[in-house]
Amino acid sequence: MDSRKLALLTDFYELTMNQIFYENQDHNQRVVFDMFYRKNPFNGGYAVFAGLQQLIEYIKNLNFSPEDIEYLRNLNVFDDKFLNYLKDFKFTGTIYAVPEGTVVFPKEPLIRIEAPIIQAQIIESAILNIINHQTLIATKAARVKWAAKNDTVLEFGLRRAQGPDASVYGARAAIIGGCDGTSNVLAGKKFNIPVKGTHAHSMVMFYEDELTAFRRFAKKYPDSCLLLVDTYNTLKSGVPNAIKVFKEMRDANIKPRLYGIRLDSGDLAYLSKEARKMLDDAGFKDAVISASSDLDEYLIQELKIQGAKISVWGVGTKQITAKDDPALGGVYKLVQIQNGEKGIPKIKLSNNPEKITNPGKKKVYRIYDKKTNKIISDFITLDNEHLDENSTLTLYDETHRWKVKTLKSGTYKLKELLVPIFINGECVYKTPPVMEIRNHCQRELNTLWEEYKRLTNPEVMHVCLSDNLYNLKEKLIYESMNSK
Ligand SMILES: Nc1ncnc2c1ncn2[C@@H]1O[C@H](COP(=O)(O)OP(=O)(O)OP(=O)(O)O)[C@@H](O)[C@H]1O
Ligand SMILES: O=P(O)(O)OC[C@H]1O[C@H](OP(=O)(O)OP(=O)(O)O)[C@H](O)[C@@H]1O
Ligand SMILES: O=C(O)c1cccnc1
Repeated sequence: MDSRKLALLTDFYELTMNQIFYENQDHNQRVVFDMFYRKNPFNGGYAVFAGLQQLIEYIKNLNFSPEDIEYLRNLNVFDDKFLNYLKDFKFTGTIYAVPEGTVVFPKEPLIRIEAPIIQAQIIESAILNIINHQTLIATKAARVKWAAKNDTVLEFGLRRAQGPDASVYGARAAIIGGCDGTSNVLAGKKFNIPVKGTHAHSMVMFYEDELTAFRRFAKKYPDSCLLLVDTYNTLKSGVPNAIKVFKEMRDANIKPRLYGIRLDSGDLAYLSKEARKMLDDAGFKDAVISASSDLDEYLIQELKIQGAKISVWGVGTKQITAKDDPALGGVYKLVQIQNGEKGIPKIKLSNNPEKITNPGKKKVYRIYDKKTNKIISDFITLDNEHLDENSTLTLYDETHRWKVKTLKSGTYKLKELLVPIFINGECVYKTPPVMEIRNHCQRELNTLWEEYKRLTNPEVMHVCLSDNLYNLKEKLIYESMNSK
């Protein structure tokens, strides 16, 4: 449990708005917000939702310390009444969210918050910070693992992540997305995830020669012995010296569990093929060839096409920083104001139709083909609607209403995506261990056809609106355009 106090991890405007809500006695007005994103990262066909556990910890610890209050007082913006109110602040609302590791798509609510406006507003910035980061890295890792197929992928990004938090939570997200282990020891301890590694060039350079360094490493770590062979000359000294050490181990009857080499520069396809031949000829057919050096999903796919003989991939900078698409654009939008039992749905208009929000308190159904267990579509309804697998379901494309798909009863299965996390301030959700979330993610990815997972121009998953939601949206757009 992370007990960091992050109450001030909020944008200043959340507090200035909240002071107004408080002063006008509006602060207890219940509202509903949705968190969602509009475009899949990396031009991909999906995202992997991650970060919920850190969001839960943030909400549980959400209170202002006396020092926080003093700091705010010294800004000379907040009055005593509001600051006194903040002293006893805690979250009493209800949150529904998608479980971590779930495959998700643009525009569907991933988190639904129902709370007094003052609470719902203050948590916006932290929710987006936490979820945008981890969801982005988990998605990147899922793509990398997809490209690597059945190979092992190790997360090596610590030294290039944007600071300690991004490295630790990034490693967590990378494991959720499919990485098999991380070099980040703090992440290993915090989340009980496998820590793995080889050795650096410095060790080879430190000893009088490469062979001595390899011998020392092999002697100490015979169970996991990947020797870095590119410090001087990969094929002329690195691989021959590694083979020499493996022969010495064989002669001494030492049977390593995992042994082999790591390539870290040069033409990884060519070098891996040559090294494979040399290892095989020396009788080390089960020696592993691992590689690192600016890898990402595209290069791994490319190296496989080139016939590279690599089965363990160390992936650092490009994954931990999501280098080709460094921010997920998740947003947090007000969708309803409660008026007693009745909800007043709210919509945000925009000249850009993509940015018009889906109004009202909603839920999301995932529709699976009963035979294949693959996702057919996601379906957003108003909260008071109920779908039934035993009736015919008609799916309309939101922008092209003529694109219709009819699902006969009995041919599809339904699952609600949003599950309760907090009910009236009480946490009702127990996060599974990270390795279980990773398994869940693998099962989730299996519910997607390959067409949605390919790296370029993937199929677009349909996220449909129920008729009631569609009609409400049209009505509100029409009313807003005519009144403002
Ligand atoms: N067969 C290949 N096909 C495509 N790209 C490759 C192949 N082999 C290596 N690369 C990539 O080419 C780039 C250059 O590799 P190279 O090892 O020559 O330089 P480097 O990594 O900067 O070297 P160093 O780590 O010693 O500084 C790296 O991004 C590497 O991942
Ligand atoms: O390339 P990445 O995907 O970020 O993987 C991590 C890199 O970190 C290490 O070397 P470092 O980058 O410190 O030095 P090097 O580039 O000289 O090998 C390692 O040898 C990898 O090359
Ligand atoms: O263990 C490794 O091989 C490793 C760890 C961090 C970065 N590069 C490589």
